[in-house]
Amino acid sequence: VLGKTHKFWETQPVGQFKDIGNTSLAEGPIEQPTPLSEVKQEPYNLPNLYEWITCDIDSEEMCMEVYKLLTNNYVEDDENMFRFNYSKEFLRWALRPPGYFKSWHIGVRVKSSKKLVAFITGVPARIRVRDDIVTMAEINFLCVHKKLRSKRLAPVMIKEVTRRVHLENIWQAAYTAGVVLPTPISTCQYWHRSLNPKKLIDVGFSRLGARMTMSRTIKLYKLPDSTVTPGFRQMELHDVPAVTRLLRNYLSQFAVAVDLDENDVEHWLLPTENVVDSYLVESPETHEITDFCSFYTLPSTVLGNQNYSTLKAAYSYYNVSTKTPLLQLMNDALIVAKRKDYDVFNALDVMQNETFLKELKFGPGDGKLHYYLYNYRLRNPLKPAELGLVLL
Ligand SMILES: CCCCCCCCCCCCCC(=O)CSCCNC(=O)CCNC(=O)[C@H](O)C(C)(C)COP(=O)(O)OP(=O)(O)OC[C@H]1O[C@@H](n2cnc3c(N)ncnc32)[C@H](O)[C@@H]1OP(=O)(O)O
Ligand SMILES: CN(C)Cc1n[nH]c2ccc(-c3ccc(F)cc3OCCn3ccnc3)cc12
Repeated sequence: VLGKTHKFWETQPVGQFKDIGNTSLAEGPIEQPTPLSEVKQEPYNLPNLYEWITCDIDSEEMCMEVYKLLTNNYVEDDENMFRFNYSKEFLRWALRPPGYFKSWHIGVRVKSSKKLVAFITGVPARIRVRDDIVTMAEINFLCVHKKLRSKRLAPVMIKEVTRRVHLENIWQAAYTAGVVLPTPISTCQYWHRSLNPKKLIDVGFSRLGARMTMSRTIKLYKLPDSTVTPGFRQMELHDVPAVTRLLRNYLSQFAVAVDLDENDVEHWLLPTENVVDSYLVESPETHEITDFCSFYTLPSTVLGNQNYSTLKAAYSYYNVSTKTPLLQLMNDALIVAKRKDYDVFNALDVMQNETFLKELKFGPGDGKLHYYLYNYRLRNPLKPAELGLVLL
């Protein structure tokens, strides 16, 4: 893969494979900002049949078009058995954080039919890289319709979102992908904890273990009906200041982490039905908030199964333990997810997650998730445990 040429990415201010190991290159921004008057004012050229459209995600009609494009053309697993099925309410949550720019929700449609055929988004985020707090764009939902693949549309989408981000005087970005590009700042492993093993085996997500019966497998993954930690409850609006303090302190230990203020915590972590769930431990004695855990809801469409059409998956988001052992806190998260009828609970080996994965019966997934920074060089890749950033 290192021998591969990257005709587009070799033109971009990102770590290049040829520079791996070259410790004489300084850490930090690769290119300096350009004066806003020198940023290209007009959109990049598209092939003749297509036009840019700024997607107003507040519009039910436009949100539905984006939802349908992603439902039919977004990320599939390596065996093409599942495809992410982000819900409309999830997309509105993901794309409208504090300070968001509508102009960073970019679509491409066919001039004649007005059909949406491609999409890419950015949202602003403050990301700390070691001691440097940088306002970046988090880039996500890059999607080209299956019928328009391998036509070099993606580089145009990426250049256009870069141009629009530059117009807001932002010069760095963060993104993740299942594919290897120049050059990952970290490569993470994802893990799955079965909650409904019978369905997971039926859809082909998991296989019955050797010398295992179905009833033995169901018993292996069984969870109690109720959580065990005293004071474990759903987060509420009045908890935002305490949760913000808890999270900021916890995330300060990681080399790269999101820098969340109270507005960000209210948006990203206050429970939203079918989108994000968050729980905390309030000490029954002192009423102090000592621990926090959260997961987001991202179903996958099951491709080609007679009995099931969708897999209900929870994805570990941000978790903090200061009093309750992380193992016990995450087991309570599993118990809640099971009670809410999730089929599987997924987690990356970022932050301190690898301390609980095996013990809570997570199994390793079949792929990796690579983390990237745009226009910011790190001298060496980070271990997943040095990352305090989860992208949706
Ligand atoms: C300062 C602000 C900066 C903001 C911008 C920051 C950067 C943001 C970067 C974006 C972050 C997105 C994060 C995100 O959304 C999360 S990763 C999920 C990406 N989406 C999917 O996988 C959905 C299904 N696949 C598709 O829709 C297409 O296959 C896509 C559109 C992926 C590529 O369409 P295609 O028809 O298959 O391919 P061509 O058009 O012919 O283009 C080929 C070129 O595209 C490069 N490519 C392929 N996949 C990529 C990927 N996932 N990231 C970046 N680059 C990717 C590839 O290496 C090649 O370049 P090279 O020749 O140099 O190797
Ligand atoms: C992060 N965000 C940018 C979406 C995204 N893009 N590319 C990806 C590649 C892997 C994962 C991922 C992350 C965590 C996890 F537990 C399982 C995952 O994928 C399983 C394989 N799969 C793909 C579709 N349906 C199932 C996410 C993504």
